[in-house]
Formats: sequence, structure tokens, C-alpha cells
Amino acid sequence: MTQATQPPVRAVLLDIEGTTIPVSFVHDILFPYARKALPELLRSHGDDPAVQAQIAEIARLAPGVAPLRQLEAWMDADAKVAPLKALQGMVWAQGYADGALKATLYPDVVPALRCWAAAGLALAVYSSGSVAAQKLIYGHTTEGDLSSVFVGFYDLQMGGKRDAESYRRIVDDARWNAGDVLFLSDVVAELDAAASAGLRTCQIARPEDGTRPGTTHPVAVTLAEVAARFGLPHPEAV
Ligand SMILES: CSCCC(=O)C(=O)COP(=O)(O)O
Ligand SMILES: [Mg+2]
Repeated sequence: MTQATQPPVRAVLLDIEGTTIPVSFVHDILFPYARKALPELLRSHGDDPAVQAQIAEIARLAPGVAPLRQLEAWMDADAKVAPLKALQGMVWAQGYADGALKATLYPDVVPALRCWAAAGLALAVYSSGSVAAQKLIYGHTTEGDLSSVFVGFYDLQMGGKRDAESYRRIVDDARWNAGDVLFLSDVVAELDAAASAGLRTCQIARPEDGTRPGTTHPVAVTLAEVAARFGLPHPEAV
């Protein structure tokens, strides 16, 4: 089916890093902040049940390895592992609360998200960052609190982003039809998985991040271009 003969997009599922928020913000600001703050979190909040639950999960995944050592290994590898992502979210909460962290989105993102939500599209997030971290990042942007534009937030509890089953779970949870959903990501393997689950896909290839456009999914450099390609309300037209 060509775009013209496909049913209208009713929902947009969005990755964060490299899609709505620069890779540089995540890697140069968020990750170093967490790397510095995690040892203190483990030391001073090690008896907090929420922290203990993540330490138990680290022990399950990496038996016999000291939790901090394992977290550092995962951070070195940029591993998308749920206990690391949960603990990073906990330390970022403090950074957002005291103003040390504020998210800068790509300039085309806020107009598009506001326009699409106002037009009745259902918007949801799917990121390796924990749901708590997602709500923090969109709740503390340089353009204010954007979290209310989203009807859903999904993380690794749904499964890995390169696994088609994760997208089926999200679509079921949101009570969407897969063919009505457009998934946006910079990572081709994630788009492949979403397409296998029947979602429509578009790669966001941000030149400033050096994203290499693939050849197997439609490609756009901004969300305004996504709007034009998929017949969504255009942020500059409202
Ligand atoms: C929720 S903001 C931090 C994002 C993060 O921790 C990460 O690993 C990026 O993952 P994504 O799935 O958004 O590429
Ligand atoms: Mg990404």
C-alpha cells in the first residue's frame, strides 16, 4: 500500500534519544550525572525498598558481582537493562528537582507534539529509560512541562525495543490497532521490530546526531517532515 491508500495514522509512538531529544543531552549530561550520583544513592538509600528491589534484580542478572561494579559495566556498554534504567531515573529525579537538569528537545519537537495532541492523535513514549525517567524528562524541558501531551509511557517492562513482541504488548495495552500506529525512532533495529508487529514506521535521522539513514523505512529529519509524509496535522499550518 502507498501512503495515500493507507488508513490514517491515529497514534504515534515515540522513542526519546535521537528522536525527540538529542543524543548529546542523554550521553553528555544525563548519563554522566547518573554515573556520578549512583554510588551515593546506593550508599545512602541502600535500605530504601525501591533501591533494594533493583539491587536484587542486579544480583539475579549478575550473580556474585558487586552492584556498583555491575552498574558501571552496564553504563560503559550503554546497556539497556531495567535495573540500571530504574536507578538512573531515581538519581535524575533529584537533578530535575534542584534545577541541575533541564531537557532540551530538538526545536521541531514541541510544536509537532502540541499540534498532534491538539488534533486528537494519541501520543505515547517508548524508551529504554524508565517510565519515571520519561515523565521527568518531559516534565522538565526548557519549554515547560510537556508530559500532558502523552496518553501513555512504556519502558523495558514491555520488553526490549528490538523485540517485535514488545510492540504487540504496547498496542494491546493501549487498545490500539497496530496498523493505525506510527512508530518513530532513530534506530533501524527498533523500526524493524515495530514493523514486524504491524506498526507503521519512520526513521528520524537527525543530521546533528550523525544518524545514518537506513534504506528499509521511510526517513525524515524532523517531525514536521513526518507530518508531511504521513498526512498528519502540520505544526506550521496551525
Ligand atoms: C528517559 S530519558 C533517558 C533515556 C535513556 O536512559 C536511554 O537509554 C535512551 O533510550 P531510548 O530508548 O530513548 O533510545
Ligand atoms: Mg533512540
